[in-house]
Amino acid sequence: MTERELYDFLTTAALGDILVRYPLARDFLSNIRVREIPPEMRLEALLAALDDTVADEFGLRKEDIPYQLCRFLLSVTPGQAREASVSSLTILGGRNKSGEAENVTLTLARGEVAAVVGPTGSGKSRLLADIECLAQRDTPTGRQVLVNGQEVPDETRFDMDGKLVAQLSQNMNFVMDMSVREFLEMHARSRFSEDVDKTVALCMACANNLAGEQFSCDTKVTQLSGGQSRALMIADTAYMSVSPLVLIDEIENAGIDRKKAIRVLTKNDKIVLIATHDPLLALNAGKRIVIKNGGIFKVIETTPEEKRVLADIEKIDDTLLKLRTQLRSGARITALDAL
Ligand SMILES: Nc1ncnc2c1ncn2[C@@H]1O[C@H](COP(=O)(O)OP(=O)(O)OP(=O)(O)O)[C@@H](O)[C@H]1O
Repeated sequence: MTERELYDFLTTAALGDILVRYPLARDFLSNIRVREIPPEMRLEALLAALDDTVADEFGLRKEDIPYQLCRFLLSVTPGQAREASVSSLTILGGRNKSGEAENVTLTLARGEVAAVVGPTGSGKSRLLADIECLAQRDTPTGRQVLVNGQEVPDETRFDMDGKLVAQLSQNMNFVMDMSVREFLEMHARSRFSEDVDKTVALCMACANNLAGEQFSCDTKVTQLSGGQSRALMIADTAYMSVSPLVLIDEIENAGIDRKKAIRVLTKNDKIVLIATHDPLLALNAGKRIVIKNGGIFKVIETTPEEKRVLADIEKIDDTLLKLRTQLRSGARITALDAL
């Protein structure tokens, strides 16, 4: 639907029909304190009854509200189209902490996973932050990030809806006191999922598969443990986010199954960057970006030999996992080969 067609629909249809096609219109209206939405009424009549001071409070003119609603609804729908339009991400080097040039041009294609490695404080999170804000030589590193080999216009950089980049950071703080089901349903609806119940069920199954301790749909999001909320956000990103770029800062402390998490996050052909100190995650990636003194020092492709080493690391990791499970359940440890 074009902007004109949507505007015409919003200004002529009954509110009940608008809400069926665009459930997020209710969120927009409740933001300007409209709680009662009679289904037979038209938008114009609803707004006529709105107290003038409310429109003033939000810096809106009443007559502009249908247009603002139209812009809002359009801004939350084009994500799908944008997702399909991203085929590569390019990082053009800036300078390290000493001001020396990075001399690097790194391109990642869809479906690629890159690990960002380096000592503590070297600048791994800074690189992810540069990508998150699609830096245009305007951050402390002077890096530039291109999408499909092109500069990114400001309206894409600062567009909060249908964002290009999804970031999973170390702290997942939920501010709203809603149940896991309500949280997932809200996301599924805002992404115009065709089958909300199915999407919610998929996310739940995925989150519980990743989390150590199972949780139900009725659990309040504020009551989830750190690992459970991380698992929920990973499932949400994997199944609902339209962002084609996923940035993950230190998944290792999350108490979840890291191998499975990477598998679900990469299944949709996204570009994934993971800042990590974990050998298992670093060697799982196809490339690793080595950061030193704030700059990209090297980009290394993972070799078949390293993949063979990875198989040994996975065995060690499995042993550690079993050991952890036994210790958690209060067991005594006698010998490693008994695990
Ligand atoms: N090229 C740069 N120029 C200037 N400052 C930088 C540069 N790179 C990183 N920094 C700064 O250095 C500090 C440490 O960087 P950052 O937090 O990214 O490290 P890190 O590798 O993620 O550390 P950790 O492993 O402890 O999480 C930050 O304040 C960051 O902004």
